[in-house]
Amino acid sequence: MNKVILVTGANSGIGLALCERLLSQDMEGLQLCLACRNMHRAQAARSALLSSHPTAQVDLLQMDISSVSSVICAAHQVKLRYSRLDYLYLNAGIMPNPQFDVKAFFRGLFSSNVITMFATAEGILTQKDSITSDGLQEIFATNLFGHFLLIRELEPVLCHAGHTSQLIWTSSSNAHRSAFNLEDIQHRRGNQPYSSSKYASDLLSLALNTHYNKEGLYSSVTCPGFVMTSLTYGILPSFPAFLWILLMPLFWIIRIFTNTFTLTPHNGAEALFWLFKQKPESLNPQVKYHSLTSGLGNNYTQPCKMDIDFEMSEVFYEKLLQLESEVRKKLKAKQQKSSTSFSPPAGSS
Ligand SMILES: NC(=O)C1=CN([C@@H]2O[C@H](COP(=O)(O)OP(=O)(O)OC[C@H]3O[C@@H](n4cnc5c(N)ncnc54)[C@H](OP(=O)(O)O)[C@@H]3O)[C@@H](O)[C@H]2O)C=CC1
Ligand SMILES: CC(C)=CCC[C@@H](C)[C@H]1CC[C@H]2C3=C(CC[C@]12C)[C@@]1(C)CCC(=O)[C@@H](C)[C@@H]1CC3
Repeated sequence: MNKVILVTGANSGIGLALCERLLSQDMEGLQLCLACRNMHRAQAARSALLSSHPTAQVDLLQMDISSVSSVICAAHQVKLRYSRLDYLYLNAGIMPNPQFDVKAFFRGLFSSNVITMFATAEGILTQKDSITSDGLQEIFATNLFGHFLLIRELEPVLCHAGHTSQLIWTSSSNAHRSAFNLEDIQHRRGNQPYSSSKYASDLLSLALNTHYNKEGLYSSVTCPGFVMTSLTYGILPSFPAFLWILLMPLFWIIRIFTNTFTLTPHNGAEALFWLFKQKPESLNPQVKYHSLTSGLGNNYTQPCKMDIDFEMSEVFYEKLLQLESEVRKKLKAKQQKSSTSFSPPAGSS
């Protein structure tokens, strides 16, 4: 039987590099499904994968993970196409309107915290969030809630008796407990919505293990390290991509001191790829799997205990279920309203 793997945000960066790595190791037995919001970019990614693996099975799925209706529609497609999903990579993510605190960065450079700053960007990055058409905070909707809804919708193909499936999140070492508030799970009020959304994914992964392991579904979180992708290029908007490339020698030097500077999407995908090869029952639900690259350029995966607890993950899970039922009700009302406004007036033939 082919292994069916769905990857969100598969048309670029870490998601695309992961697909490339998966196909390089086992092209025959895999059926890849690239879930992307932009079909032109998705086609380009598919062509790139097929040019190096001409006989690979690569399907495309249109899905905007930040939109409730798009996720439900895409999940419906998945259930029609596949009887089972073996791996679901929850990788799509955004960090829009980042504000880089240059002063804090230079202060950090000359402090004892410099390595932590390079590994987690703690204290030097904030973001400005916006609201989606569903009325959700965009970063929360994209990085977390859309994926939660997708998992809920795909339950029938993820939970099969006598069979295991894996959920693998692309979280971040920028996930800080201090940025997350159970009373404001969407982070409407703070200025670190990215960090909050990633901490939320760590909590959710733990709760999913609590609720779904008995049904054969396992969840793990990864951190790809600092990778040069369009997400990171956006951090210094006045800094064109080629200048980042010119900084590479400096980054290689920094890597000698912090192996979190994985830098390339291929290296960043290390832990995501490593998890693909593990038995899910052997994984620890309370650790994050970090992609690391040594000063000599060797990749490896290291588990690191997360700053999370069961109680908090359960409260968060309940809040997500509540939000889910609210957005479903809203969507139903919207659909009913649009169907009545399009129905022909009574008496017309
Ligand atoms: N780069 C880094 O240093 C780190 C990245 N990460 C995480 O890795 C993940 C991948 O990011 P990375 O590869 O770096 O960045 P990229 O910007 O290259 O990739 C992000 C992917 O997510 C997709 N995406 C964004 N919004 C949506 C949406 N609404 N619906 C569907 N797809 C969407 C993008 O599609 P499109 O092309 O259409 O925008 C793109 O394919 C993210 O979750 C990020 O938070 C974590 C730690 C470090
Ligand atoms: C210009 C020079 C000399 C250095 C670059 C400094 C920062 C731009 C860079 C240092 C640590 C980086 C980092 C991230 C973004 C870019 C940095 C702040 C992330 C926040 C990217 C997204 C993530 O999820 C984190 C894991 C990264 C942590 C490190």
